[in-house]
Amino acid sequence: MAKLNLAIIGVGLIGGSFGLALKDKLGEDVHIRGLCRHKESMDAAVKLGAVDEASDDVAWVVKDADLVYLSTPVLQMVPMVKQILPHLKKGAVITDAGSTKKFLMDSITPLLPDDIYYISAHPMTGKEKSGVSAAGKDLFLNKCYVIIKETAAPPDVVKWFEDIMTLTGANLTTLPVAQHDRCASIISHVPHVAAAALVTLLERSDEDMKSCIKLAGGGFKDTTRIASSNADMWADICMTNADAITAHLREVQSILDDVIKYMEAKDRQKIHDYFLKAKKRRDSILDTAEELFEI
Ligand SMILES: NC(=O)C1=CN([C@@H]2O[C@H](COP(=O)(O)OP(=O)(O)OC[C@H]3O[C@@H](n4cnc5c(N)ncnc54)[C@H](O)[C@@H]3O)[C@@H](O)[C@H]2O)C=CC1
Ligand SMILES: O=C(O)C(=O)Cc1ccc(O)cc1
Repeated sequence: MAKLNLAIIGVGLIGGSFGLALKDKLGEDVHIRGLCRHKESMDAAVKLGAVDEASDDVAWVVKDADLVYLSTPVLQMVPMVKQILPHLKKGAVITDAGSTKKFLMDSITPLLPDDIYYISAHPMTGKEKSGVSAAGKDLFLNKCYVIIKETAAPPDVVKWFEDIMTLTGANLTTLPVAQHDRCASIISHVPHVAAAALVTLLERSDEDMKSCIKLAGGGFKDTTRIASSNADMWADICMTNADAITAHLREVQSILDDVIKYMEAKDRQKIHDYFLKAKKRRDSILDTAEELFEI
């Protein structure tokens, strides 16, 4: 592979981890410029080795880039594409790590000239911490990285892109954009909304919060870890995949309504079946895909 010029727009957890992973594999064969808004973030990104150089000058960061990696919150991405387009060289590829895909694809595709390619993708890995200080070169290792089927990029460009993404150690997979958003809603977006609801219950109930927290065992910690995630990022995800997320939340609401009814009717068998069915399903998922639960 010829020397790669990479531009990372938003050098936080995901952008920083992508930079670290590529630097680790390619060394001097990759040159990475990062766009950061503040001097402290520029210094941190360079010091941690996530980028070779950092700046707040959009044109300078992207002008030589073969690949532009967008890793800001989702709603910042479309304005960012508008800003970078006039400065990109012919043949440059834009990708994004955003957690929702159809909104981005529908918004970005019509903006592009014929000689700039967009390949939409989503790393299914991360954590509740944000910022470059939480980044690591192994974040993508053995994790799923979805590449969205719909792209106007020619096959040789897609192959070049996939070769680069493979360097992260991720398992590449493809999905149509609409299916991606529905699946991501079930497996990631709704669990984040639900985790926040469990924490909100602590505030809403009349009980003394401190007395409740004293009792917290592993269960509360396990089910609410992701409620510590970045609010900015999750607000954007909910704004850009609202149809799927609201439909699935209504489904959760109806599941919970059923459980409430079983309890009000003192129907122990139905309650038992509810837990048993869920246990069997989760155990069988664990048996077939244990590594998927190691985020
Ligand atoms: N955190 C996670 O677990 C995952 C996040 N994603 C997606 O990746 C993207 C990035 O998420 P994280 O890295 O977790 O967030 P982060 O908060 O760690 O990093 C985002 C970075 O973008 C910068 N930024 C924001 N707006 C900017 C702008 N207008 N110009 C320049 N820089 C800007 C922020 O200062 C920050 O450094 C989001 O779109 C998110 O949906 C995807 C998979 C997992
Ligand atoms: O922290 C966790 O367990 C996550 O679920 C991380 C995550 C957050 C957002 C994504 O789009 C993908 C993965």
